[in-house]
Amino acid sequence: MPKTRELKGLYAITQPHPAGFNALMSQVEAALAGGVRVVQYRDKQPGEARRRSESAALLSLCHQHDALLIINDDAGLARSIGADGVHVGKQDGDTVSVRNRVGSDAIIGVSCYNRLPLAVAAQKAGADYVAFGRFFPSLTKPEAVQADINLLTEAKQSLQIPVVAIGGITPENGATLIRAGADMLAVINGIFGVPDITSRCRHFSQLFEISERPFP
Ligand SMILES: Cc1ncc(COP(=O)(O)OP(=O)(O)O)c(N)n1
Ligand SMILES: Cc1ncsc1CCOP(=O)(O)O
Ligand SMILES: [Mg+2]
Repeated sequence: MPKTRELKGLYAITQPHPAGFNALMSQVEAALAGGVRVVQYRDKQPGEARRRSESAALLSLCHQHDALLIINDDAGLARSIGADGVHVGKQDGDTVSVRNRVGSDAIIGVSCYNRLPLAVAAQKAGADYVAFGRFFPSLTKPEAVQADINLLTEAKQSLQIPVVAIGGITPENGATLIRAGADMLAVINGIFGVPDITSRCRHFSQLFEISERPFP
């Protein structure tokens, strides 16, 4: 099955764990047990060899759970470990160059902030999904530009590729984003900042099941 067919559901984005990488692996395992479908390795700290070994370990863990691993920012790292894909923003290179680096099978996700024209261009250039947000105040990236929820509905009407929502998402506000058109919810603090990660992810995952039920 093409990897892009799997781009739906809960998308967990990692952050470095203060207790070290083993603690992060345990957190990701708990998230996968709760139904996470896609994991993104997001680590902006220096250390090429460390980032390579950590992302390779996460790739193996994700595949044990039939989930995908996407690498943030770094197409070279994604390619070198054979990750499922890469996520790029406005500072991480244009989509065509990234495609040339990662090859035709890899997933490319592109940040489009609050701008639909960026998403239309990204789709045309070969992106496999686009991301909008932040939609709510974010503890992880408070400076991120704010997007209006209606943008998700407009995006679903204009695009053929999946649409991801990001920024301050919780189980309480996530359903609104899915109803507006989000195919995936990308979450950092709402997953990795809580004590019971598996329960939290189950709660998030149920939002997608509810939205798929036919209207009674
Ligand atoms: C799924 C997803 N959406 C958006 C982002 C943000 O990407 P970017 O704008 O490049 O910012 P950084 O994450 O690199 O700080 C993302 N990483 N993932
Ligand atoms: C990377 C990024 N880009 C826009 S908001 C954000 C952070 C999302 O993290 P959180 O789910 O903790 O708000
Ligand atoms: Mg980036």
